[in-house]
Amino acid sequence: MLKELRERVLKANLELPKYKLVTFTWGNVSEIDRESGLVAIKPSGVDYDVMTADDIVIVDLNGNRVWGDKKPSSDTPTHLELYRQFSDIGGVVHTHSRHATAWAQAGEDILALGTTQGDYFYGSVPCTRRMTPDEIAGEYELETGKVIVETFRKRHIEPKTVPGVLVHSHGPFTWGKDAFDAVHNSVVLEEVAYMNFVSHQIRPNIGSMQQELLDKHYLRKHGKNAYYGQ
Ligand SMILES: O=C(CO)[C@@H](O)[C@H](O)COP(=O)(O)O
Repeated sequence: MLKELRERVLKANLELPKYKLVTFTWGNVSEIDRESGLVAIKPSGVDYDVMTADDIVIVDLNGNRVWGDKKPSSDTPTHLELYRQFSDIGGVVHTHSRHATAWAQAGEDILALGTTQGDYFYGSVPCTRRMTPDEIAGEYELETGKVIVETFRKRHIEPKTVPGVLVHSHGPFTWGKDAFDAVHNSVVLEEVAYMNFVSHQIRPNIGSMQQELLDKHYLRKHGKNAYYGQ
């Protein structure tokens, strides 16, 4: 079932270790087939170097496994909540990339300090609030998805113009028009997380970049209504 989608999602997952965004079996990539509402996602706990397209699991938007014999990623409920609430996205990635995870652990947004970030994120990459004890004790991964959506809605941030988030005390999630676009955004997020860290060492009270420059770079690449660099 959905063999081509499983092969794409396998290839996208293998880019996580390739770009050093994960260690061991950390992280996960998924992509949705909007026509069928089915999602192909990385299997839980499987080494990337032995993973095959037949290991990729197909689930529906309620989390029911409809194809595959492996357990879907433990972060599946987070991916599915994002697909349910952000109807334009086609792919989701979660990593533990070093510097983005450090910002998530610190509970700080990654401010837009320069054009590298401005080309991909139309402003700061937000960090969610801490989860409540009840949320942690409940279905943590589903609650994680809900807190991400809450963060974007409360702060009036458009998911299509800021395709990523830092989950407090956990790590980054990114998304895009498909799995590969979402991986691309994860690579950029890790790069700008590192650049931001160094910029703050050079100048601790550094402020965000000029709005005019952010507008110039983001809108030049994406346009006012463009979507993921069309
Ligand atoms: O967020 C985490 C762990 O904190 C995940 O990234 C796991 O490290 C990967 O889990 P599976 O996808 O293998 O279930």
